[in-house]
Amino acid sequence: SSVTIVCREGPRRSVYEKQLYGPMYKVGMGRFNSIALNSVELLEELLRKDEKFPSRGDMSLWTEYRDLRGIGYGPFTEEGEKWYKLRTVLNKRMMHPKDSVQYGDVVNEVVSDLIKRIYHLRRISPSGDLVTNLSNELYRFSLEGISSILFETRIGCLEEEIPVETQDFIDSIAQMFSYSMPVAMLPKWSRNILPIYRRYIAGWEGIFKFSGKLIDMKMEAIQKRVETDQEVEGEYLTYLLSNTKMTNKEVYGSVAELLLAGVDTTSNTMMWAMHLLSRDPNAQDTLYQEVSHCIPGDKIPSAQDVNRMPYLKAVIKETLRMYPVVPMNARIMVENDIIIGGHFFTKKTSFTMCHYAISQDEKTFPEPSKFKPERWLRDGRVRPNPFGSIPFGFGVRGCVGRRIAELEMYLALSRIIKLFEIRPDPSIGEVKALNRTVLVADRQVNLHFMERTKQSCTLSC
Ligand code: HEM
Repeated sequence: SSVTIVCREGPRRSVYEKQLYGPMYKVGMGRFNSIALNSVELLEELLRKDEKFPSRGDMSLWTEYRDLRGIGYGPFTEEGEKWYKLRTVLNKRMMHPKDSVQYGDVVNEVVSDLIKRIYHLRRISPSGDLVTNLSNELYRFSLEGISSILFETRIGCLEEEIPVETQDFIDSIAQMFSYSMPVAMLPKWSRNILPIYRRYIAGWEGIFKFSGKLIDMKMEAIQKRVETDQEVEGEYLTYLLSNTKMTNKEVYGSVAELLLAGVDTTSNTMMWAMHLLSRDPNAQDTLYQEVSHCIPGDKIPSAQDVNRMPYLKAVIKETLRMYPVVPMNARIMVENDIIIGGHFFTKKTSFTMCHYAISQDEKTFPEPSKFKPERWLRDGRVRPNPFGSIPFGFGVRGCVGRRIAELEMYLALSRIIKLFEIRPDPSIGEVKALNRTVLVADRQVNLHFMERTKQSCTLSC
């Protein structure tokens, strides 16, 4: 058979695997076995056969803690009919492009703080224009952005001194993620002996303590307004708490998962976009021209303005093609046996989708290692196969935060490019991608932010 057994590692590995084994092969790590699908055709075939309630597979690592504490499941951990009902509620005010418009002002406030912070960091750098460890700064930006939407309150990630409770929360997220891998690998009997499991659980405790407190505060505020017959208005959390039948327990579960999914993904994509732009002055200038043409003077771009900036959108699309921040994803057929690529697979078979390798395929994307945002412009050219790059996943189980993530990235990037010309820091050498569930840089990325002199745009306005 064409099915071969191999082990998996970093993102480029899947490119070599395809050369060695073809587009379909078996991958394995311990008791986790899966069928890797590594061509756009097989990917499309699988996703077109998505079940009514698609599943990515075993989430027991996350559900165990929720069961232990009686916390509800969120969009990541819930399955089947219950998951579907939950998504129906969560999708509202999130999934439609026009939904994201209502978060424009909230996001812009956070972008303003990011820009202040960039000015501050440049000022204190030896050259007067360098921002070091960009990923860390963008992490703070993304956490502040998603928190301000979900909790409807600012948590101070972009302040010079991060508030103690917020810092504990940031540390708890890091702790939960860093201990989740060893916890998944080690046998259950070791949990009482080794400190690893305790630390993993402590991470979750910190996450839910912080988010629970903010949710409770919002609940109290809503209650007060209801008691005094005042209208209850707000953004996402108010909607969940007051316009849906969700219990507080369910809201705790969902908000924490939305938050965890929305931080590293958005921040790393922004980091890769800025890294790519810094190395491509022509693309950066095209973007600058577009932004200055659409956003004259000191005007702050709004969510609606973004629709007049196709190149900005293309920059993010191309970034996510070259660095799909979720480089691999999975599906498990829960209900039925399935035939893929002419092979028969029984139900419960796990499939790994090799997005990174697929979006580097030169048949779909000529010159795949070149940063070419123009491939995505709708100016009459033939558009690539839509399954060639699907960074937000597919179908009903696709990313719920896509519109918010895009809004955050568009609003931040357009303003940054308008103010600064970004240039690489040659001293860091060649930046490579590492697969840590999300694609991260293999080193600290620094960039020079050269303040632009006020000049008129050369585009015919
Ligand atoms: C650049 C940013 C982002 C990228 C590339 C991204 C990508 C993805 C991908 C590939 C999936 C899996 C989809 C599938 O299996 O078909 C996913 C799921 C998910 N994402 Fe995102 N994401 C991003 C930002 C966000 C944000 C900001 C949020 C929160 C508001 C979020 C919340 C979620 C949730 C909750 C799921 C699970 C959905 C479910 O299982 O029903 N993501 N995302």
